[in-house]
Amino acid sequence: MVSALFDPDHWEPIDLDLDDLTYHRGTDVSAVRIAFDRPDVRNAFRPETVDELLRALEHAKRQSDVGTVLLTGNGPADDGGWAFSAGGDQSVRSDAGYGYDESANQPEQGDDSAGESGDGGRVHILEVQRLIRHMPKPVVAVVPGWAVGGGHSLHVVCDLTIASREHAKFKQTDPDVASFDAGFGSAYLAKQVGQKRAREIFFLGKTYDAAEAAEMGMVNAVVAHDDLEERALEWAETMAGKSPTAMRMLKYAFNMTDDGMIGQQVFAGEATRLAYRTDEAAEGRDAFLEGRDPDFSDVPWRY
Ligand SMILES: CC(C)(COP(=O)(O)OP(=O)(O)OC[C@H]1O[C@@H](n2cnc3c(N)ncnc32)[C@H](O)[C@@H]1OP(=O)(O)O)[C@@H](O)C(=O)NCCC(=O)NCCSC(=O)c1cc(O)c2ccccc2c1O
Repeated sequence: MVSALFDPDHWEPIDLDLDDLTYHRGTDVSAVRIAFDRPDVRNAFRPETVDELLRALEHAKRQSDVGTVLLTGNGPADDGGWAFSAGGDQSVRSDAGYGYDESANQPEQGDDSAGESGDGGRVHILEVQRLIRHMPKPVVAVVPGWAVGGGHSLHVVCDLTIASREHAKFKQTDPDVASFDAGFGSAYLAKQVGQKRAREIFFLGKTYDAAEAAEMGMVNAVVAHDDLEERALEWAETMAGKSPTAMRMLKYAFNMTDDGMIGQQVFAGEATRLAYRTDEAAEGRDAFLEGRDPDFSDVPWRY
């Protein structure tokens, strides 16, 4: 069984040789489902998990017929507990970051698909955050249980969050374990819930249920646990029916005001792609290839 909430009728597996995640593609909806699969440690992520997440997200990004990414956590654990993710696996944390299992095969240097050893410690969950942020399609955090520490930050960086009424719990333990996501996990959180609330979440480390998280503005919908994935799939279907170009431009437009020059660059790249579709762009390219001056005389100066 993949997860108690997983409906095999809606999904087929994608084989990326994953151990810490499961990865599926919708059979009737143009979505993928990426799920943490370490329920017995509340879906905490180790470097191998993060490498796999980077591979799965990059794969999802490149599927031009996939409109939505659902990110979730499989469960329940043997003790009945549910989790989206409890963040970085503290059992492999060293003074250099999070370490690979040295008894297992190490990824080879320069092997982008597998990651790099990072000299004994990595914090590359931040690369996952950036990939989600720049993913040219919506990413939905589907939260069936704990979203804690770096797991909390992941839900913050997703475009939408849908949460289990009964089991979702949100908590920031970073300062308890002497860690700090001083990037997206705190800054975007403050944009979502306001400065006072964001400081409360980090400084007091309280636990919030799904209804409280929704009231604060960091959760979009609270759903009965058993209906969680079905509702997430409905959202994916709704979004799949919309214009891919409009959705991509809107996501990057929402990002842009907070993302500085990088936000401008990402948005501008998509504007360039749109401009490449015009006769004007074709004339510029063709004139160069034919060794002549371009003739833009027919192109109107639009207003
Ligand atoms: C998540 C909990 C609140 C759940 O509590 P609960 O009582 O339901 O369950 P248990 O505590 O009994 O846990 C069951 C089982 O799971 C193990 N486990 C849970 N979380 C982790 C974890 N993060 N790492 C390793 N193992 C974990 C736990 O030990 C139990 O195992 P047993 O063998 O004893 O059965 C509660 O578990 C909890 O508070 N967990 C810790 C949450 C936490 O502090 N996470 C790390 C925050 S820091 C972080 O995530 C982080 C990562 C990065 O890579 C960063 C990079 C750059 C900047 C910042 C980063 C960052 O902050």
